[in-house]
Formats: sequence, structure tokens, C-alpha cells
Amino acid sequence: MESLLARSISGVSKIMATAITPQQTYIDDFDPKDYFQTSFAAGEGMFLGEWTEFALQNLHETFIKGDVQGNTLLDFGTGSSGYHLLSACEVFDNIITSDFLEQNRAEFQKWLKKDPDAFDWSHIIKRVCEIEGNRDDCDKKAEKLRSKVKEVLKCDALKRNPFDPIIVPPVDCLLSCFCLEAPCRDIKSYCNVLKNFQDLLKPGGHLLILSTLNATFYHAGKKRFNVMTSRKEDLENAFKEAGYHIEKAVYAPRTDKSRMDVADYDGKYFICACKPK
Ligand SMILES: C[S@@+](CC[C@H](N)C(=O)[O-])C[C@H]1O[C@@H](n2cnc3c(N)ncnc32)[C@H](O)[C@@H]1O
Repeated sequence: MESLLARSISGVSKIMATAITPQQTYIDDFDPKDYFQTSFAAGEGMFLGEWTEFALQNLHETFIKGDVQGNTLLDFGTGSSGYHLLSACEVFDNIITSDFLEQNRAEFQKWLKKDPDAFDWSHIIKRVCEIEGNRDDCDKKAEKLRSKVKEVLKCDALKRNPFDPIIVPPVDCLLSCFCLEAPCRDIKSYCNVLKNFQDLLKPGGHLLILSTLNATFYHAGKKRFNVMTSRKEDLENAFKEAGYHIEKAVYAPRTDKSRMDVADYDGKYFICACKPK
């Protein structure tokens, strides 16, 4: 695998860019069970705590404020996860989820159908209920999300129409959580995806993107997946160049650096932007 190592700046070697993991490797090697176990399994997932708190709190605050609303939310790159949709389902009656991988879509369908082998998200559902002041219990919350998800589509961020051959009518809100750094090789490619997302949004619709900063890889079990390194200073420019108006941008450092060998991000971002009317 190609890896471009940086030159030494002031005597300090820094990784400047690592080639992202090819699509075929995702198809062959990405195991949703390994990803869930490594990232979100109760008591051991490395994204529990810091990452999930950042994502769940920002999404809760965004949806409770009422600025982001409408009938339909399209979630891009859902994977086999639904944690980031638990507050959205309070606002949107129709949720379309999507992922590049058949194995991820199948795993999410298992959760929707309450298959006994489905991943257990109850610890995260419980946390969202707490954040929301326990207006629902966990079972009611899970049922609410299940009832709002109307479709699970195949998507590919690198296609001009990411849902080709399907044309998805423009939606009120497009959400993408911890995804675009996987398929995009650099900020130019990321900006291009944001430009293509314009056609998926109604005028005045919202684009919400959450992900990690300064990462080069994450693990799903023993498999390593290299990602584009998102830098704070490039992200807002990409949104502006793609034609969005940024309403809110939140950046936070990673404080717990204990498992850098599993995923090496050092910060998190949440950007809420609007497609001009
Ligand atoms: C780190 S996982 C995140 C999944 C989920 N959103 C979450 O927060 O747990 C990255 C996701 O990117 C998806 N992905 C990889 N290549 C893609 C592509 N070309 N288009 C869209 N999604 C892609 C993978 O299938 C995977 O689900």
C-alpha cells in the first residue's frame, strides 16, 4: 500500500498523506461485526464516550433547536450504525439510510427487523434517551427510529449521482457521520462530493457532517482502513467552495489518546451548513 511519508520539518517527521483504502478492499475486508466490536460494543468499543458524546450531543442540540427540520432526512454512509439517527427521528418522519457495502446494509436491516443476531445498540440508545431528558424509554426510542427508516439504499460517494441508477428526490436534510474520509482521497475529492450533494438537497436544506480530524486510519478488528486526513483549516473552505453557507462549525480535540493504535484521529468536527435558497 502506497504511503507518502513527509519530509522532516524542523527535525520532526510527520505523516502528510496516506493513500486511502481502495473500494475493493472495503468490499472484500470490511466486516461490520469487527467494526461494531472495535468501535461501539458495550464496555469495549473505542468510539464510546468521547466520539459518541460529541456526535450525540451536537445532533441533539441541532435538532432540538428546530432550525433543521422537514419531512425527509437522507443519511449518507450509515454503515451498520444508527446511533447518529436517534435524535433525528424525533424531527423527521422519513429517513433514508444508505451505505456503499452490501454487508453493512444487511446488518442494519437486521437491526430494523429486530433479528436476534442484530447488534445491541441499547447502551447508546439509553444514552440518547438520557440526553433528551428521558422523554422516551429505550424500547420506544428504538421503535421510533425503526418506524421512520423507509429505505436502505446503496450509495457511492465517488459517483456524480451517488445513488445511480436511482434518482433520490431532493431532501430537507442530508447527514453524513464518520464516512466521507473513507472514500475521498483528498480535500478536492471531498469538496467534489459536497458539490454533488447539492443535487440531493432542496433549496434551504441542511447538510450536516460529523467526523474526525487529522486521522490517517481506523481499525475494524485487525483490519486497518486508511482515511483522508481532514484538517480544520481546509474543511470550511471546502463547504464554501461547494456553495454552502456554514451555520455552525464545532471542533473539539481528542482528550483520551490511549488507543491511538486503533484509530489515530486527534480531534472531531461537526459542520452544519445550508444550501442557499
Ligand atoms: C468508519 S465507517 C462509518 C459508518 C457509520 N457512519 C458510523 O458512524 O459508524 C465508514 C463508512 O464509509 C463507507 N464507505 C466506504 N466507501 C464508500 C463510498 N465510496 N461511498 C459511500 N460510503 C462509503 C463504508 O461502507 C463505511 O460504512
